[in-house]
Amino acid sequence: MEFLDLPQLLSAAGTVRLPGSKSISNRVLLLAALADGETEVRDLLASDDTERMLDALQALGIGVTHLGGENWKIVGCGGAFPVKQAELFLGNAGTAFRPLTAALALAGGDYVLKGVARMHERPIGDLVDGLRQLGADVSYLGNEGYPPLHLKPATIRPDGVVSVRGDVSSQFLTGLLMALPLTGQTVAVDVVGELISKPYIEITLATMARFGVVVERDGWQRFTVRAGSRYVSPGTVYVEGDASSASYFLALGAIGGGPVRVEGVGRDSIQGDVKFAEALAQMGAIIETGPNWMTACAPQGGLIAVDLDCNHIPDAAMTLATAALFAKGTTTLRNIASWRVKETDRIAAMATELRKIGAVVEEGADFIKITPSTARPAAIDTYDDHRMAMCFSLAAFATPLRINDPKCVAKTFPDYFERFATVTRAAPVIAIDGPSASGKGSVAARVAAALGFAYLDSGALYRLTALAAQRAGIAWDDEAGVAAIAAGLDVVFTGEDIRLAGVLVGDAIRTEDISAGASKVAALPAVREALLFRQRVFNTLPGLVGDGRDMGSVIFPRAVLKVFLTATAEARAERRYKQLIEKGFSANLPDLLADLQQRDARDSQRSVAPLRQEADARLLETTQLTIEQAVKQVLDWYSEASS
Ligand SMILES: Nc1ncnc2c1ncn2[C@@H]1O[C@H](COP(=O)(O)OP(=O)(O)O)[C@@H](O)[C@H]1O
Ligand SMILES: Nc1ccn([C@@H]2O[C@H](COP(=O)(O)OP(=O)(O)O)[C@@H](O)[C@H]2O)c(=O)n1
Repeated sequence: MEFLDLPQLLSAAGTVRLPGSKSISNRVLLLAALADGETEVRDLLASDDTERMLDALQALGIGVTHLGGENWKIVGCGGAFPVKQAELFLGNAGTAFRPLTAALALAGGDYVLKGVARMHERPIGDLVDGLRQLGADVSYLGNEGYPPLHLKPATIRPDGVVSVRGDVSSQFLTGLLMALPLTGQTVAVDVVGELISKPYIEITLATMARFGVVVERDGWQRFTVRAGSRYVSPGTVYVEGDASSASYFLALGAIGGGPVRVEGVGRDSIQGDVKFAEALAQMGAIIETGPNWMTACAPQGGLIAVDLDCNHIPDAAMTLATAALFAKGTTTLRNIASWRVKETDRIAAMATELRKIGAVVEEGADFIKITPSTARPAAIDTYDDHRMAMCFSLAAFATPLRINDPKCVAKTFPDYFERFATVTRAAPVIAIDGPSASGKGSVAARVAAALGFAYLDSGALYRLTALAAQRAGIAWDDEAGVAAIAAGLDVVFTGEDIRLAGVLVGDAIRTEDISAGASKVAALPAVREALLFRQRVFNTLPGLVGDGRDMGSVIFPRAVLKVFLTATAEARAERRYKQLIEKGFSANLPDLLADLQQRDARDSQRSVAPLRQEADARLLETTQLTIEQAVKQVLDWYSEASS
């Protein structure tokens, strides 16, 4: 599985131009397709969900032209799709599946609508019931109440009143409303039960109005579309930035100092999720808004917990769940039952993953309560849910972490993590790589002490792996066996002490035998992979100095400073000799030199993470330098690099 390792974050500031709103994009595409005339759609979101919609429209015979960038031309069909028979695959795109179901059920053709397995677990019965009341012929191809669906031509009953449940997903009402002009009749929709996610209905009504259909409404209870309503292209439509996507960046500003500014949505937005900014303000964040921008800064003294009804911001509220990790007290998010029928059961997923990083979480049918506690690194599963991945990026302010399957963000925000990187600053790393006995450990430990940073002796992990394998009777060339040992290393570093399974092993891992073993197991790709995350979790505040062979190239490629520390083989052998004698070990200089040259060769020639000076690493040749001089040089370079 692919993953992305995030270091602990230090701060956030900057500006992000948001991608187009998913909700608006797919509504605009469908209405442009149903309208009379051509529509130029600008700033359309480029994502999986919109691709599914564009593909479906093309399959239905709609003229779809990419004009370059985020701009598209849609040639409307005036309410009659040219293709009367089709099988459509809509992935996990709820914003494509529901409205297309409604429109196609009333379109007089023969259509099959399918999605991914999760889509077939997301209820659609209430929408189908509503369509059947109009006379539509809709049948379930799998489980009753769920996709896939078969839609057949049917006679639509005139002048009806349709009842639809409003308390499961507002997308059913949205789908019905957008399709009603296709009946040519006056139809009223009565909402049964308390309508959830009302702001999404506002988006629907505003988008329909943009295409010339005004829905009469009686509060949130009854909506009427009059006979003769027809969609007409408004010419050019600009899609607003995505307000749900804005939530991550505003939260970054609120947690990481700020100011973080988002552009593309603001005070004048038609999206309900802009109200997320108010929720964040209740947590203490300093929010400013303009017509199409917003900024967030962290309050002095930090965020405070809130107890909030989130019905009006169901998607953006997920962002509050991870922001709660940084708020004093217990945050309660209520009235979020719809989370359970989204891309995944988001209440359960959120609770499970928050607990992994140490939070105390209580979940109920329609609420979640989060109390922060000491954070610990973990690998976060994302459940093929873009919002899980984006929400948990915030948790990196508490701890380094791994996001599994980060590309699931493509559903709504394909370059989320690139943008995230441009507005966040991570805990700094100084990477010191070089051959054996060049002085990496001595220099790295002193630099770390001078800066108050943590120190990672990555070689010790390979030495510990070699020792643990030897003790377990596993040969050093048994890749799978040694990798399993590496993955399960029970090691605790406390100051200078290193304990393996509770036993002090500081000296045991420094013997020449284990040195040779370390360099052998280090050549095995599966072993390096198993030790990757274990090293990256050292990337915490206030900073880290790591020494080894691949600190700058593989483990911490974004290190603020990369140093390649070396000395002649003779000087290094002599240093090692003195070191061993001082420790009371016996040693022989020619043997040491030969050993060291052999190890240099093995480390440099291996296929994975070979020992070499990377293009972006500074060379520090120490044959003629004292340790103090080498330390001073690294500190000077660091202050230069970080200023
Ligand atoms: N610039 C230097 N001049 C002289 N001796 C050094 C220098 N750097 C390190 N040493 C000594 O060399 C030995 C090996 O250094 P160490 O830090 O363990 O190297 P590495 O981590 O690269 O294997 C230690 O005894 C250390 O005190
Ligand atoms: N980042 C690292 C660190 C060590 N190693 C391997 O682990 C062995 C022991 O590392 P070390 O840093 O303790 O070795 P010395 O430089 O102290 O001799 C090296 O010979 C390398 O083969 C590695 O491959 N990658």
